[in-house]
Amino acid sequence: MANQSTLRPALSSLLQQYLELLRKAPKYSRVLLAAVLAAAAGGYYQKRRLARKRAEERQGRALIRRNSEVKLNDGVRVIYVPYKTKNAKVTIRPTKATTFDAHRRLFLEPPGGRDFRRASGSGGGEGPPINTKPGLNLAFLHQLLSLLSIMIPRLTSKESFLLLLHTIFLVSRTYLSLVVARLDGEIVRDLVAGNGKAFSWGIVKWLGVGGPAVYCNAMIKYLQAKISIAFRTRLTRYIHDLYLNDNLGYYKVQNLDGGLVGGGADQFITSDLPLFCDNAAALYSSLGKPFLDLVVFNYQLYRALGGLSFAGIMVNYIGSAWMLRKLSPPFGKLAAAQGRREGEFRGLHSRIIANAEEIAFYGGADMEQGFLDQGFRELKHLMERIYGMKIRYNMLEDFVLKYSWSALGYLFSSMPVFLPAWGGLGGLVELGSPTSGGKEKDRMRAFITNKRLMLSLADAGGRMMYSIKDLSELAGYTSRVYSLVSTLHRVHSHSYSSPRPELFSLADIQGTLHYGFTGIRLEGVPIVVPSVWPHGGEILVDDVDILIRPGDHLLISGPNGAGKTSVARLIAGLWPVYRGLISRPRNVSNAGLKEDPVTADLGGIMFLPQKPYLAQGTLRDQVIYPHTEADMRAAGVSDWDLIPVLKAVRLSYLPDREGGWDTKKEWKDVLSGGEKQRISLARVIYHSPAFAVLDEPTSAVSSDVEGVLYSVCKEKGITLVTLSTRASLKKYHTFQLSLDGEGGWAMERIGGQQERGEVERELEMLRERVKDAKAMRERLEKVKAALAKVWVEGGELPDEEVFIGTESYAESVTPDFAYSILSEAKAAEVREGEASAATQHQEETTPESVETAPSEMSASFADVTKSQALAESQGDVSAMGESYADIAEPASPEVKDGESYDAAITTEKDLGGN
Ligand SMILES: Nc1ncnc2c1ncn2[C@@H]1O[C@H](COP(=O)(O)OP(=O)(O)OP(=O)(O)O)[C@@H](O)[C@H]1O
Repeated sequence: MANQSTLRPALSSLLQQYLELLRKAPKYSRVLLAAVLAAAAGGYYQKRRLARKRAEERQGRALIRRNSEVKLNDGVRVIYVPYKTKNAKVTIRPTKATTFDAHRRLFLEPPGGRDFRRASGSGGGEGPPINTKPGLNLAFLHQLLSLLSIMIPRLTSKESFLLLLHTIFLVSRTYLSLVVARLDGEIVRDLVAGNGKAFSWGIVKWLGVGGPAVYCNAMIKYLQAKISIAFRTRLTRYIHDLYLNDNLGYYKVQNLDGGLVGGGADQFITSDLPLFCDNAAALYSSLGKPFLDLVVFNYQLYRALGGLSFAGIMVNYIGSAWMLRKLSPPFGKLAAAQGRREGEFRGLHSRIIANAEEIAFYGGADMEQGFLDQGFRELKHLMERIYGMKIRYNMLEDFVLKYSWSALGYLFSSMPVFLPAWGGLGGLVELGSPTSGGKEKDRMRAFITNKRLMLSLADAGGRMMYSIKDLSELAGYTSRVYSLVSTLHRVHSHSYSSPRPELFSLADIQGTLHYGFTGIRLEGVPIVVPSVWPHGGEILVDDVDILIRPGDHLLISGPNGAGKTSVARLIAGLWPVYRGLISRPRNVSNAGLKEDPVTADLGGIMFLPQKPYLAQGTLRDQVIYPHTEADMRAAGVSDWDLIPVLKAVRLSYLPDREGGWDTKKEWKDVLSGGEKQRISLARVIYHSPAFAVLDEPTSAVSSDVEGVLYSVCKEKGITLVTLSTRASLKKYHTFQLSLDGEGGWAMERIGGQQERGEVERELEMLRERVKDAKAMRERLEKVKAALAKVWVEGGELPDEEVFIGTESYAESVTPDFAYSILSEAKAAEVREGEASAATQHQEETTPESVETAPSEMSASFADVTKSQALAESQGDVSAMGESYADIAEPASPEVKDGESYDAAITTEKDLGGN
């Protein structure tokens, strides 16, 4: 402290002396000093650079991390990006939950929103933002300020610094414009006066001003672009944090909220957002600079031309602004409408890209082209309308701003000459000039200076007027971006309220999704297909009760559209739980990986959607999705460990075929349907979650691989929930939830009391039906013999006794009757064979065997249905999906006895011929 107190006065007196010296020093020596200092700083920097380069050459270039990412506990990501000879460290901080909370009010409670909701009957509290027409109004101001609070979060943020720098350059340019205007006047005066020396010095000064002016202009443009990028970065990160988080905003915004009109979120984020940022950044310079110019130049003109001219200029300004504002088309509304149409047109193209193969198979190019043409036609009409309106407006604007303003400018500049008493400083000069020659020179100088000021003023005023249009367009983009952010906020905070909500609407959610259960449980949960807010959803299945404990493998079956996937959507939290209770585990990861943050995040449940999804990235990324390579390494897994995973799904050839784990391709086009499905299953094996919900996981996989996959998953300790229409998958599960497609459901243990009872009932029925099989077989023999005689030309008539029971002998000997007898006899024979097989199976199937080896038990169940087994071997999915009732149906004669069936067909044909 003592040192400081003695040092401080000494230092400050030294500084004082130095500044005094500097003040006294002539101008040129100050410039020289500045140049010397700049040269010294430059030289030092250059020396350091060369030294570093030489050291690098000596030691060899240091190892550079090409692309690495570190995830910190609080969600902060640190990325090292190679930059020149170093690694630049980029830190990306997620938006804090408290920031979202603080902003929610701005985006969900706009001014007037409460009144609007009251009027529309949607109640108070938080709700959807009002649908204000985009334009220059209070709502625009609120929207812009709300977005600015995201774009410039603090006074000390980088964006504030950029804006400050930008302001300094804008002020410098205005100052330089003033200098240029004066210099212009002086040069012309010296030229008219024939003063060569002063004229030459004027030219030198002119060139001297040119350097800084050029630098200023370039910096203004550069900083404007930097500000736009900085705004975009802030907004994009903020939106991404709201869009892609555990609340599943990306799913709900499209499927439940429906608040984004005109294009999906992609259009808003990739197209409207940059336009908004560009316009917002440009607005600062297009409004700020002319405003500053107006103030400074007006003051100068007021001094030079007097109060009358100044008043005239003001009236001119206000009048022009009023007229242009009145006659200006609604550019804001038009910009928003154009953004919407662009979004819809882009959406049509995205659909074609996403479904190119399917469209190609159907040859649907014409149909798609029709949609595209219509989409483009609508966009074109709107653009033509906008440009049509712009032509008229531009003509008016040009005439007012260029011609009428310059005419008035001449008038005002002439004031000191014709009305010197009203002409300000110029008038005084006019009145005081002694000689007529001097008077003309001064007039010339003053006129040139004033003209330049007027031109600059007109330019500034023009830019202000043009910025009315820019401002209107900005209002359009602002409303689009604001509606995106407010929709995301609404989804994020689930802000749906209404005094009289529709049944099963988003404001009528009374169920609970509970985390922290050792299993999956649904209690009294109706399966409701939600509608987009504010409409109510439709009930699909009545209150369902399910309990899945670890190790209880569940098959959810039912016809298409019965609601199988909907059950998964409810468990995954994609759809709201309108009533009842859903419990699921929290952070349960399986023994497969030491630490798996992904399955832990998912609450220990991994969902495999029906349509395999292949991510962008390397082959490795496909297997470990949604892990990144860094996650995989952090979990202690190497590429070698992935080989057994691929082997389990019979894809071990892939790394060699595709050129290694790091190969990047458009995998959705490269892999076959079955390969895609097996990659999905590889993900389950890799992550080994405690529970896996698989939606039609093996529909494109051969049945041998299917069995292996299920046993590998079970070995890994994964409890499986399969959603499928295929009854053949029953053998891998312990429970079955059957949805009947009409709102009903039944839960049963596979091989349990109920199912055994059903099989016994069916066997009894079969026994009844095959009782008379022996008699029928004898009758068949007789009929065969009798018919053999009939078909021989000139042969005997069959014995009458063969056709006992028919109305008349003659009538009975018809092809139809003969064939029916034949078929019935064959069917009886078939049924007899089936009944004996079923009996044999029932003897094998005991409750113990079911409990100890469910898969074997179910396999033998599958044998019961011989027709079913045959259908399976032929890949007949629909036959496989049939229920046990099928075993009561007679198998096709072709199956049981191909020869006799052929014979029967031949007979029928022949009889028909006769
Ligand atoms: N987002 C949605 N909006 C409206 N209806 C939907 C939505 N998603 C599903 N549905 C409807 O809900 C019903 C059940 O769909 P779900 O996908 O659960 O059927 P599924 O039993 O899995 O059928 P599949 O066997 O064909 O896969 C279907 O009628 C479907 O049209």
